[in-house]
Amino acid sequence: MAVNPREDKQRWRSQMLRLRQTLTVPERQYKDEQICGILESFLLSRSWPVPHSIGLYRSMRGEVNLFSLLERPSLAKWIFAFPAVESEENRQMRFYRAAKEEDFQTGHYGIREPLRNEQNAVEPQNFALLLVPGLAFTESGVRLGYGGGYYDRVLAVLPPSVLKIGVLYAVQRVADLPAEAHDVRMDMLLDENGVVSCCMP
Ligand SMILES: Nc1nc2c(c(=O)[nH]1)N(C=O)[C@@H](CNc1ccc(C(=O)N[C@@H](CCC(=O)O)C(=O)O)cc1)CN2
Ligand SMILES: Nc1ncnc2c1ncn2[C@@H]1O[C@H](COP(=O)(O)OP(=O)(O)OP(=O)(O)O)[C@@H](O)[C@H]1O
Repeated sequence: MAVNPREDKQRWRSQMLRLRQTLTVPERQYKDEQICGILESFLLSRSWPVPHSIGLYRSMRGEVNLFSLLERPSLAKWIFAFPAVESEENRQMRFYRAAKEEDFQTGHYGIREPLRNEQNAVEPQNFALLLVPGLAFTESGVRLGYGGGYYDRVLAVLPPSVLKIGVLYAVQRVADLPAEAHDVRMDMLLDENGVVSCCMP
């Protein structure tokens, strides 16, 4: 019998949330440092379109924490932008530039969000790359989020020039996920073992 992808996604979400929580805090912190190091080397190994801006996120519910990237002197010329939920009703988020803890406040869903200052707004179309959190990813780049569709809406309007990188711990890699027509695939995946291109089957 065909399974409804929505219900199937709900089952996957609770399973993958539980699986991620099996990593202890020290295990996660260790992996976060590894992942930040891999990302730093990756950023330094390529030439990127100007401005050097990157869409990041503040981690929640045990997501990979990339915040220490902002302190790396080698990345001083990069602009870091973070999502803020603009409308829970329309599931819209916007990105704002932020550089230090004081540039954030606790916002929707208890997430640390950048202060909304119009001068600091960055359009995702201008990112060199967007780092996308998720609950699970497949090697072909299919992503499972929390079900809000916030990232899906941003991903839908990105030009191909913006590199989309799914960020995960290796335990979040799965062979298959239920996908819907609106799901946009990642170009690459980043975890504690490295950064790899997604194969397009
Ligand atoms: N770090 C981080 N920031 C992010 C996201 C993310 O995935 N990670 N988002 C990417 O989307 C947005 C927030 N998305 C969220 C979507 C749903 C829920 C949530 O708690 N959902 C409830 C169900 C509520 C409902 O259906 O209305 C739940 O899971 O219990 C939280 C955050 C913006 N910021
Ligand atoms: N580009 C889009 N435009 C309008 N609605 C969309 C778009 N993409 C997804 N949606 C809607 O958003 C809802 C949630 O989608 P989905 O279950 O794929 O979320 P998700 O990827 O897990 O969540 P998130 O992106 O917030 O992490 C669905 O009802 C879907 O129809």
